[in-house]
Amino acid sequence: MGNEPLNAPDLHAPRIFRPEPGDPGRPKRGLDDEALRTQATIFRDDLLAGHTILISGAGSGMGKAAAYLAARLGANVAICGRTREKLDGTAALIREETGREILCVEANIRDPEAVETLIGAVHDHFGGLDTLVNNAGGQFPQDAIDFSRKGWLAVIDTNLNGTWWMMQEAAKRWRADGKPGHVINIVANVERGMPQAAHTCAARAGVIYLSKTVATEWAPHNIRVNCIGPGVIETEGFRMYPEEALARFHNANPMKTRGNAWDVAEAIAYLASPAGRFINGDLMIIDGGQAQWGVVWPAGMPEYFSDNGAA
Ligand SMILES: CCCCCCCCC/C=C/C(=O)SCCNC(=O)CCNC(=O)[C@H](O)C(C)(C)COP(=O)(O)OP(=O)(O)OC[C@H]1O[C@@H](n2cnc3c(N)ncnc32)[C@H](O)[C@@H]1OP(=O)(O)O
Ligand SMILES: NC(=O)C1=CN([C@@H]2O[C@H](COP(=O)(O)OP(=O)(O)OC[C@H]3O[C@@H](n4cnc5c(N)ncnc54)[C@H](OP(=O)(O)O)[C@@H]3O)[C@@H](O)[C@H]2O)C=CC1
Repeated sequence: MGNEPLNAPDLHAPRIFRPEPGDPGRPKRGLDDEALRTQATIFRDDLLAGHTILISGAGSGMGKAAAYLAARLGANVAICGRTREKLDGTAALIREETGREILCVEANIRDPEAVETLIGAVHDHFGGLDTLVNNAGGQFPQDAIDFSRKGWLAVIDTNLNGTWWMMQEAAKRWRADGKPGHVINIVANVERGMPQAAHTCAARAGVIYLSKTVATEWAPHNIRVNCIGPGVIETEGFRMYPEEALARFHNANPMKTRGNAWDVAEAIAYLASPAGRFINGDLMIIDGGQAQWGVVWPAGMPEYFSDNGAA
C-alpha cells in the first residue's frame, strides 16, 4: 500500500457552481410572504414600541423576517439593500400586515459614503436609532485555492468592511448624540472553519473579534455589540448552492434539520428588547448543534471525505 491520497484525481478537479441570474428553474426557498404572515411569536405586541431598528439586507431571507417581526412588535423599521424591488416587497408585506410604513434606502454597504448617508437618513426620519442589525452579506461556495482575487475581495468587502462601515458610523452618531445604542452582527458558525467558504470564515471571524473588542471600547458610550451565528437556515440565499449540496445541508447538525428565518428573527427581537440589556460582546449560535458535530460542503463534498470522518 502506498501513501497516495484516496481518490487523488478528485483533488485536481475545481468545483465551480454559478447560479443563473434570476434563479430560473430552481424552487424558491425559505419562508415566503404567506409563511411569514402566519408565523406565531412568543413576544407581546408592543415589545419594541418606540424602538428604532435598522436592518441591512432586509429585502430577503433573515433580514426580511426580522424587519417584519420588528414591525409587528411596534418598532420603527428602516431597511437597506442594493435592490429596490426587494426592499419594496418587504415594505409592502409590512404595510399589508401591520399598517406601518417603513423606511427603505437603496444602499451598498461596501460604500462608506452611502453608509454615512443611510445612517443620517434613519436619524432624520425617525429622530434616532436604537439597534443596528448588520445582516447584509453573502459568499459563494468554492475551494479556497481557486478563489479569484475579485471574488475574495467581494466577500471581504461586503462581510467585513461593509459591516464595519455600518457599525462605526452608527457608533459615531450615538457618541455625538450621547445616546445609547446596540449593534447585532449576523455572522456564521465559523468555530471549526468551513471548507469551501474560507473567504466568509475569514470575514466573519474578523467581525466576531471586532465585535468583542468594541463591545468593551464602546461600553463607556453605552453601546452594546453582539453577534448571532446562524447555522444552516433555509432562505432565498440557498440559490447560491448546488442541489447536491442543498440535499445534504441538514446533515450538518445532529437535529438533522434546517433552521428558518424566523428562528433568527426572534433572536434579534430578544436581543433588541429590554431582555438583552446585560448581553454584550456575545456570540449567539443558532445552528441546531452544528458547532459540535457536522460539516457542510457548500460546493459539494470531495470523494476523499465521503466517509465524513466518522470513526
Ligand atoms: C456562511 C456560510 C458559508 C457557506 C456555507 C454554506 C452553509 C449553508 C448556509 C448558507 C449560508 C448563506 O450565507 S446563504 C447565502 C447568503 N446570500 C448570499 O450569499 C447572496 C449574496 N451573495 C452575493 O451577493 C455574492 O455572493 C457576493 C460575492 C458576496 C457579492 O458579490 P458581487 O455583488 O460583487 O457579485 P458578483 O459581481 O456576482 O461577484 C464578484 C466576483 O465574485 C466571484 N464569484 C461570484 N460568484 C461566484 C461563484 N459562484 N463561483 C466562483 N466565483 C464567484 C467572481 O470573481 C466575481 O467576479 P466575476 O468573475 O467578474 O463575475
Ligand atoms: N442562510 C444561512 O444559512 C446563513 C446565512 N448567513 C448570513 O446571514 C445573512 C442573511 O442571509 P440570508 O437571509 O440567508 O440570505 P439572503 O441572500 O436572502 O440575504 C442577504 C441580503 O443581503 C443583501 N446584500 C448583499 N450584499 C449587499 C451589499 N453589499 N449591500 C447591501 N445589501 C447587500 C442582499 O440584497 P441585495 O443583493 O439586493 O443587495 C440580500 O437581501 C447573510 O450575511 C448570510 O451570509 C450566515 C450563516 C448561514
